[in-house]
Amino acid sequence: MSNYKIILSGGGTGGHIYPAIAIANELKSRFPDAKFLFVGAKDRMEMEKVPQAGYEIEGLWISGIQRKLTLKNLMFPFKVISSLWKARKIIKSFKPNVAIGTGGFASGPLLHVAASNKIQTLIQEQNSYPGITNKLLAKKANKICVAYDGLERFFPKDKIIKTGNPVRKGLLDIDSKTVEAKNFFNLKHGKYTLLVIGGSLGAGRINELIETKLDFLDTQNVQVIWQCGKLYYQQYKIYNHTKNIQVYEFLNNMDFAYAAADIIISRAGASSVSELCIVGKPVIFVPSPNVAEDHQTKNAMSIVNNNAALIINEEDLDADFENKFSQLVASPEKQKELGNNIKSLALVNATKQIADEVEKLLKNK
Ligand SMILES: CC(=O)N[C@H]1[C@@H](OP(=O)(O)OP(=O)(O)OC[C@H]2O[C@@H](n3ccc(=O)[nH]c3=O)[C@H](O)[C@@H]2O)O[C@H](CO)[C@@H](O)[C@@H]1O
Repeated sequence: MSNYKIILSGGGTGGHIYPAIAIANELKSRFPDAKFLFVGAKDRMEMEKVPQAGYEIEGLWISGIQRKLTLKNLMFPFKVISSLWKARKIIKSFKPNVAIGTGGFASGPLLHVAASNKIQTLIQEQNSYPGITNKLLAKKANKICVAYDGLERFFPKDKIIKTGNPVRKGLLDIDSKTVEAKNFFNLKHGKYTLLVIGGSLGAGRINELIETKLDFLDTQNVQVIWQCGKLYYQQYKIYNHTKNIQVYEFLNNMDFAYAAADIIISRAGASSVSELCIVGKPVIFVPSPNVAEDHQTKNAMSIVNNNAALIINEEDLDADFENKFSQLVASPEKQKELGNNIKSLALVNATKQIADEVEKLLKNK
């Protein structure tokens, strides 16, 4: 039998959505007759990105809980009840053989209901410090695929499999795409290209930095692809096409963006870090300090400690950025060293290994 029904849930940010899409794509290539359904949170970016990737999605009325007393928080119990009810309805009518959760609020009710109905479940945790949803789901899940060591502190040890983070297929062979990518972005061949990415939502502090360093970057003779995020686009689009700068709210072709780049400045979300290892180019990480347990700094340090990338913390940007950046641009040797070292840390088979584990669950092994 290969006409399996597979349900996937993960979202809120790209960091939970793209792993789910990568897993679905791999399973689709193995089981072309399988049926797929995604479940996300209404109004979040998965409702747009998942259909763009060619899959159906249903939305639950759910969001996270905040630390302060707000109207949104008071609604939280009602949202949980509503989303559990809808998740039950979806599971009953779709009748999946397996449920896969990649973190984010919607995967909580969906995977909880699936496990309660004795459906095999697999969760995938991208970070070295797990999100609350996966922590809650771990007890009932059949398998937990992780990307870092030490997660037995949070999850049952016998369920953990270290696979790395799933990465979309198109990002695996960017070396062959450089010329096509530079043409795609209308970039000058032979001129240095800086790619700035602020994670799937954009990063306010990185945007401020780039805005104040536009003249400096001009003196460095670089052309810039700057992904500022949907929230910030109205503020920064005035710089589009000034001083060799291109401003984007979101890059839909990350393979071309990575392929065109010579140097990359990035947040250190888990999927970004996994992708940057595969890409193998010199990176300056600016981790977000606003995430649980400062996990982006931990993600970045796992690379920096291997002499495989540079890091500048937000509070040091004003003092250190110009020096570190100009030294890196001036040293092809350093760029090569960082590029080679980061590439050696890549876990390129993650998606395949996770799909192998899903296959075992489907065949009930
Ligand atoms: C602020 C915040 O809460 N960040 C978290 C969020 O980050 P975030 O959602 O930014 O996630 P990641 O950095 O892990 O992944 C971003 C994904 O979006 C893609 N992308 C990004 C920009 C763009 O223009 N186009 C595009 O396609 C990247 O290629 C990548 O696949 O989830 C991660 C994974 O759980 C966490 O590690 C991060 O700490």
